[in-house]
Amino acid sequence: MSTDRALDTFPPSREAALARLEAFVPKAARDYTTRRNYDLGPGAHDNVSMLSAYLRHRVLTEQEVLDAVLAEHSRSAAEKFIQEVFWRTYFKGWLEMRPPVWGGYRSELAFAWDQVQTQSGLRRAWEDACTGQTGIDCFDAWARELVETGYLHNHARMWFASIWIFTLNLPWALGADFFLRHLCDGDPASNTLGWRWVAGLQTPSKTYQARASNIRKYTDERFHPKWQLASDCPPVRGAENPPRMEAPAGDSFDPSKKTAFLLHDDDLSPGWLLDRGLTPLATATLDVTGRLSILQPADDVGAFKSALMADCLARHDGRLGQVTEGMSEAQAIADWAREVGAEQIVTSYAPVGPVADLLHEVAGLPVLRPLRPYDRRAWPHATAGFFKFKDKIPALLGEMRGLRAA
Ligand SMILES: Cc1cc2nc3c(=O)[nH]c(=O)nc-3n(C[C@H](O)[C@H](O)[C@H](O)COP(=O)(O)OP(=O)(O)OC[C@H]3O[C@@H](n4cnc5c(N)ncnc54)[C@H](O)[C@@H]3O)c2cc1C
Repeated sequence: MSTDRALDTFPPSREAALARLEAFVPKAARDYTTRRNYDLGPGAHDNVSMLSAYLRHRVLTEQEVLDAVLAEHSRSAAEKFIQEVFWRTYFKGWLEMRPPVWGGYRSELAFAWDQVQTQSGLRRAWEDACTGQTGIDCFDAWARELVETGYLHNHARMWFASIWIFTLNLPWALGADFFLRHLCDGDPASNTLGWRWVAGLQTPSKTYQARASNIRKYTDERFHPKWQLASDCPPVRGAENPPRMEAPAGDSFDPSKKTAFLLHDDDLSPGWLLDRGLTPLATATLDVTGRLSILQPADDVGAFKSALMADCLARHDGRLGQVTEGMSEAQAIADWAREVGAEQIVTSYAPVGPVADLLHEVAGLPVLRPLRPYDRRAWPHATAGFFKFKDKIPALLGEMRGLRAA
């Protein structure tokens, strides 16, 4: 596996992200609406934006992407693309209000991993799926594309997950883990909930069936797995969705207090805090790659995240105080913050996932997590399904413009 291919797919810098956004904006309306569902294969994904790896790490923010698109197109012309961007926001908000679903996935994964280690048939089937040796051509090609490039088209993710669960009869959590270990955009909310949706856990009793004719059409006839796919896709059994909690409001911070700042890969655009008067005595960067999975994530994923972090530090050089890199333990973070003489730790709010898990373990000093206004406004609307959330998009876009004008 070559590290270069994923870094070629997603050059790890904000400059590259902005260039990709600029190149995509003219295609965000009619072209995207008519062509977005086609998976044309590795190196040919120019019918979609391929911005997810940057959005996921907030090298670009949703607001920046929406602003750029709306500067060139009307809301109705770019409606499909705008909705897709809001799917990310919706999934984050949904999980934020139901954090036990993340813990449930982790437990499910630990259980499935235990089974892989003790059942040789399952282990072989899991290895064949991860290495693209199942004999189902499309599936095998997607497994290889994912490992080699760190990316899969949305439709391929849906087909892949469906075949993994219903044709290969593999535990869904192992599939979600395979994605998280290899995707450059691997995201606790979009990935966990995407897999749960295919499995019939997210929208109870509604599963996603991969059909040979649909794959043939939307891969431009590159694949046609006739008679190879399960025709029966009964929902996977699992716990009911937990009751909904309040959406977080985020913390405020006192910029006059001595502050240690934590920079993490859920938000690599810290300018919004620096512009609010945050002047850190010192900054530590977090490295939670090891917490993504029970197994070792792909080298590409680690390399991509480190390079984005280095790019972020370079962009904010001179504004972060003395920088310590790569902290991954709560005790070390608390010790470091005390040593630099901080009265408080400030960090951009980390949504449910490995960074938030680590931050919850930090004790001894207050850890303040300001939440971006975009998230604070949107997340509370993720109360039910996306279709209800979607109705709020015009109002959210209006508020976004208001925020900009303020
Ligand atoms: C099983 C499964 C697992 C997934 N895992 C992830 C993941 O780990 N990380 C991740 O970022 N996305 C995930 N997705 C969502 C989606 O597939 C990717 O965001 C999208 O394919 C990224 O490619 P793009 O940037 O070219 O998308 P585009 O089609 O150009 O869409 C524009 C943006 O909208 C957002 N978006 C589009 N579709 C979705 C969606 N279904 N859910 C949430 N946001 C969306 C992304 O931010 C994307 O960059 C998953 C979907 C499925 C079905």
